[in-house]
This record gives sequence, structure tokens and C-alpha cells, in this order.
Amino acid sequence: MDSTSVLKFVSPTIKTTSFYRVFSLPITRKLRNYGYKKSSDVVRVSAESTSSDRFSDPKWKTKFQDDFEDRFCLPHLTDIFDDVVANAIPSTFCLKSRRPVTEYFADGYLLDEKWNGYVNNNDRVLQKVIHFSSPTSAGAECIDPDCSWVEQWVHRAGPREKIYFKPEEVNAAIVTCGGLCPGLNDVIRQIVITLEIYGVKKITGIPFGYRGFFDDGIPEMSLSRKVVQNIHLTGGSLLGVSRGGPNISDIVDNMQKRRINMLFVLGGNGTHAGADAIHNECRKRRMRVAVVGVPKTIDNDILLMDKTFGFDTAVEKSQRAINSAYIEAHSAYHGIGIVKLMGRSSGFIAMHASLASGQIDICLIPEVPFHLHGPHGVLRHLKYLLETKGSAVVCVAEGAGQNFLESINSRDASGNIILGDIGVHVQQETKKYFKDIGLPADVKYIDPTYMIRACRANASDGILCTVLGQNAVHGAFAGYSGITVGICNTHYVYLPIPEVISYPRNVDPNSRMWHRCLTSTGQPDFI
Ligand SMILES: Nc1ncnc2c1ncn2[C@@H]1O[C@H](COP(=O)(O)OP(=O)(O)O)[C@@H](O)[C@H]1O
Ligand SMILES: O=P(O)(O)OC[C@H]1O[C@](O)(COP(=O)(O)O)[C@@H](O)[C@@H]1O
Ligand SMILES: [Mg+2]
Repeated sequence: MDSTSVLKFVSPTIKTTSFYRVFSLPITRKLRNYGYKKSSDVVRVSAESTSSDRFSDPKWKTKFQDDFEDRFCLPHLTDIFDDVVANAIPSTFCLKSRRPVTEYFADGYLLDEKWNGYVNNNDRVLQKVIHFSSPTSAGAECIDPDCSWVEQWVHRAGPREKIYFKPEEVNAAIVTCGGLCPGLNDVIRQIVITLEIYGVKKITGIPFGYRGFFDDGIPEMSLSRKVVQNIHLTGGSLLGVSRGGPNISDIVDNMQKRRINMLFVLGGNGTHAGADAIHNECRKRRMRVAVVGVPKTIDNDILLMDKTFGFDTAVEKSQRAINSAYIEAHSAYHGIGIVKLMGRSSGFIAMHASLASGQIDICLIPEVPFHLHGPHGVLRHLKYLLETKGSAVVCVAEGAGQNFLESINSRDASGNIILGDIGVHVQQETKKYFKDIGLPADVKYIDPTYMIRACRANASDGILCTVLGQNAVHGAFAGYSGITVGICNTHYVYLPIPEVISYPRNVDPNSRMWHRCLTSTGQPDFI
């Protein structure tokens, strides 16, 4: 396959809002997925397949930045309603006083103070903080063949001094979709508490994901600080979750019927695709509605963020399973422990859990192909480990090695491909291999998936959920819609939904983190 055909092949799946996107990270990752492992390859491929005079334009950086700014511009009620600017009011979210504040404002500021703690609409956060000097640097993400540095700014999250909804007119709803994830209750709690601080009285919980908009048999839940006060002390979602559900038009019909004008949507890529479609449908119908997402993905597979809530907890909770596998393996004669961890298409949990434990000899993730059999295969290395160390522990992400499994050819209610069980497969192949070669091996398999997912959030996720939940409400009051919240280089940001879900975020096999994992496990390439 020549380089041009690679680009042609990948381009339909990529949003090409402009030429400059060709050199941006999404394609870099996509190309790597198609066998171009080094950044140098990526740049070479890209450079060959586009006219090089683009970069000889002295203004290309400015154009790139303008394009970036356009893509990351946040949809706002003022885009479609002319009168909302005039109707914006000083924020009712008071940072400094417990008194009712509206009467103390003049032009949005407390009369006696210059500082008010609000975030200016023009505040920005730098999206990329490393200047890679060469495309061959580990994990390099280059936008041109020289790996030039171009500042890429995204919008800072937080309370604004002007708000576009009168709290007494707000009819807020919260919905949690997809699979469970530690921290869902923490986010629900913070959204409710923050809405109440703004002065909102009508807050509804939509039960069981998008399904709850449709099924009249499932009663909605009225939410208040009193109801949510202690919900973060348990895992799961107070509202329930589900996959699949009604079409967008039916959801928006239902929102209209219920007069919902602020919708907070907690979920992963699928949920966010739904949230963006709801936002667009509301615009089409000229509804004054703010739709704001909070990314929930235990797999950590959403783009542009340091991490998503629940991920830290998942890594922490994995430690018990890994340690148990280690103890079992270590205590047996020729013991092999295998642990399967979540990660449909991204191996972040497996990689981080392996790094954290220091007890893993082999970490297998979807992003890095491997052989089980053969001279360089996993099984041959396990034999070596038994002979040299006496035991071994394997951590495998659920999406790894799917090429070894017969495709089940079915999808869940949301359209996600149902994966084969790679953990069971590795266990069975390991047992068979050692039986065949006549070497005793005591193989133990642990799958802690649902025990991990159902846990309550740990302290660091608890903080992340708190900030994200609060910022979601600030974003809605600020008049944004079709946005989501995230943490970017330790700062909190708002991002347009399409930018974070254009494809799943993956572990970069050329990143320092994956290399660190390899250093820690000591595993060779299994190819
Ligand atoms: N492309 C899409 N457009 C609209 N809704 C979607 C889309 N993909 C998934 N959904 C809906 O979003 C919800 C959650 O999706 P799912 O894939 O199960 O979880 P996650 O949000 O964690 O990826 C489901 O109700 C599903 O029907
Ligand atoms: O059993 P379920 O509900 O289909 O969930 C399994 C999936 O849930 C996850 O934990 C997270 O998936 P979502 O982000 O789609 O909720 C995946 O890692 C896993 O494949
Ligand atoms: Mg998903």
C-alpha cells in the first residue's frame, strides 16, 4: 500500500475541516494504527501526499491557528438568538458572599470590589505543552514535517459573570448513559448542588439513560441537595444507566414536552454523540436549551483530556486483582496469573495498572499487536519466565488480541461490537501449551471487571468529578451548548463535543508511557 492510498483509506473517517488537519494528531494516530509506527513515517507519508507549498506559505501558522480556533470555538446561544445578549444577567453564582447578591451588582461586578473570581470568556488554556523538536522524538505529535511549534488554545472552564438563563426559569435534567463508572454519583451530586447555588429549583433525574426519555413507565426523579447529599458514598448511578434507546427526535420531543432547557449528559463517546445530536436538533427547532456533557469513560478513551473520571479509581482497584494473581502465581509451583482489565479499544487501564503494581511480567493491549505462539510469542516468553523466575503474571486488556478470537459478530444495544473473551483465550492457550510441551504450569485467571466498575470513586476522582460537575453547570449558565468539560494540562476546559469524540483515544505505542511500561515489565516484542 503506498502512502497516498493510506491517506485515502483513513480520510473518510476523519473530520477534515481544513487542510491543516491532515498533519494533526488524529491522522498521526490513525496512520500508526495502519502500520506506520514512527512519527517520522507519519510525517513522510503526510508530506508526500499533500502539496508541500502549503507550508511555504509564510502565513501557514496563522492559518493553522485560525483553523484551530474555529474548530474549538464553543457553540453559544447567541449564535442563533439575537435577543439573548440583551437578556443576559449578572451571575447569581456568588463566590464571596452568602447574601443575596443581585442587588449589589453594577455591570456584573460587586460594587465595592474589582476582583470577583469569575472566568473571563477570553481566558484560554494551552492544549499542547511539549515542543517536540523532531518528529522522531518519543510520542511526537507534529503538525508539519519540521514539527513546528504552534500554540493551540482551548477555552477555560468556570463561572462567568454574565449568565444567559434566569435560574427561576431553568428546568434542568441529568441523564447517565452507557456502562457504570466510578464517580457518576459524585458528578450528579455536584451538578445538583451547583444548580441550587445558582438558584435553580426544578432539577430532574432522567432514569436509565436515554431510555428514560422514552419509557413513560419509568418515573423521573426530582433532585435536590437533600436527595443527593450522600450519594457519592456509593458506586453506581443514582439514576441508573442503560445502552441503546430512543432516537434523537423522540428525545427532543420529550424534552420539549417536559420543558427541559438545561440538559447534563454523563457518558462516553456514544453518549456524547447523542448529546451533540440533541444539541443540533434543539438548534434546528430553535429551542433555548443548553446541552452540556461530562465525559464518563472508565477506559479513558476520550480525546484531548489528561484523564476522565473513574480511570484513577479503576487503576487503583485493579491492584487488588493483580496482587491476588501475583500471590497465587508466586505461591504455586510454576504459577501463572492472568488478569483481564477493561479497555475495549484502549489499553490505558492495563498499562497504568501494570505500571502501578510492578508485579506484571507481560502487559497486552489492543494498540500493540502480539503473537501468542511461535518463537517470539507470549507463550514462549512465559516458558522462559517459569524457567528463570518460577512464576509469571500477565495483564491483558479486554480489547487486546481480538484477531485470535472468532468474531461473535454481534453488537450491544448501543451498537458497540461485543468482544470475545481474550482473558479466557489466553488462559486456555497457556494451559494447552504447557500440557503439550510437558512442563507443569498452574494457571489462574481473574476477571475483576464489574467489581472495579461498581466501586465508588477514590479521592482523586472525587475531586475531578466535583470540578467537572460544577463546571458543567457554569458552562450551561454561560450559554454554551454542545460542549463538554475536561481537564487539560491540569486546567479545566470546555471543548466542543465533536472534537473529543471523532475517534477513541488510544495508547500511543511510541509514547514514553508505553516505553516505561515495557521497561517495568521487561517484556520483549511479541512479534
Ligand atoms: N452515534 C450515536 N448517536 C446517538 N446516540 C448514540 C450514538 N452512539 C451511542 N448512542 C447512545 O448513547 C448511549 C450510550 O452509548 P454507549 O456506547 O453504550 O456508551 P458510552 O457513552 O459509554 O460510549 C446509548 O443510549 C446509545 O444508544
Ligand atoms: O457489560 P457492559 O455494560 O456491556 O460493559 C462492558 C464495557 O463497559 C466498559 O467498562 C466501558 O464501556 P462504556 O465506556 O461504553 O460505558 C468497557 O470497558 C466494557 O467493554
Ligand atoms: Mg463508548
